[in-house]
Amino acid sequence: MKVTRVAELIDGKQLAKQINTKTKTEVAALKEIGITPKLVVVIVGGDAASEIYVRSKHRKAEQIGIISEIKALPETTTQAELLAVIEALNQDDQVHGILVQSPLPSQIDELAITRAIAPTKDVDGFHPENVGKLYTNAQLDFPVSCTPKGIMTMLEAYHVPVAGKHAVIVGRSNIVGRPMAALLLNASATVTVVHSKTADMMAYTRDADILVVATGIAHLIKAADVKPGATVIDVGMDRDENGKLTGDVDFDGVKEVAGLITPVPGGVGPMTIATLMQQTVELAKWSETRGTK
Ligand SMILES: Nc1nc(=O)c2c([nH]1)NC[C@@H]1CN(c3ccc(C(=O)N[C@@H](CCC(=O)O)C(=O)O)cc3)C=[N+]21
Repeated sequence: MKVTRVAELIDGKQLAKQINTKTKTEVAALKEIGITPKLVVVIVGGDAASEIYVRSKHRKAEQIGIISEIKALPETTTQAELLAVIEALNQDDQVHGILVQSPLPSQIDELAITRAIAPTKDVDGFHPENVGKLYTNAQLDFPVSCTPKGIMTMLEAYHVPVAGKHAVIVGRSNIVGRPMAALLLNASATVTVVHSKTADMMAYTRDADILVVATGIAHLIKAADVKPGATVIDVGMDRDENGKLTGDVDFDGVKEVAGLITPVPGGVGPMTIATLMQQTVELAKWSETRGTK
């Protein structure tokens, strides 16, 4: 007899909605004491996907009561010009969070831009100072990359045990894989990071209690690559052959094996945005307690 198992869905959209409601309440309370959180998103050039993301961040911020400003710069912007824009935002006491949307045009050095953003306004958590705090498990207030931070919120909300569990991360990017590894290690998981040069990658994924996939390769992970009952988190934002949004995980196959699974869309994506909003508010609060608004 074939035993059928269907994973429980981790509903990122629903959880994001709950978090956004809470954030909205916090914004209202901050406004009472004269602080209005403000986020500035800088976008360079006209990448179509980026424009969609930036607009959805803007809409969400406005719903929550965060002041959101989009600075759209031309494709031909030089590195010096972008650095000057960032410096002005660093100096602006009204601005709490700065996000420079990636990808950037090729004449601009992304790392130089990341380093130029004041660490206290680095709402993406990409500045090396903030990455260093994350990797040393500093017990301080500092921003963390929103996608992995949102994933930790999901694991907690769904009561997924982390301490002592084997967490396997597929992908080693600065925005997802590496900060995800640090967060899971800080939460006492046993962490394995696999990537494009890993020999026999699926030998590791098959052993994962928690599997986080962030490769940009549509449907890389199949049912046979997943341990029965595992928690599977899909960070992919890929397009299938029909141009439809899909993930790095073969959802229809893997849901028969996993214990918990995130869908795409409606999983990690909305949580990234909810975390971005949450973190903008945190930056506003922290700036107040430092007295360096
Ligand atoms: N400096 C910077 N910070 C970022 O955080 C950043 C960035 N650059 N560049 C691009 C990526 C991508 N990203 C997404 C956020 C939310 C969804 C999202 O909400 N997705 C919806 C669906 C959206 C759709 O239907 O197209 C979902 O998964 O349900 C997707 C992608 C943030 N990024």
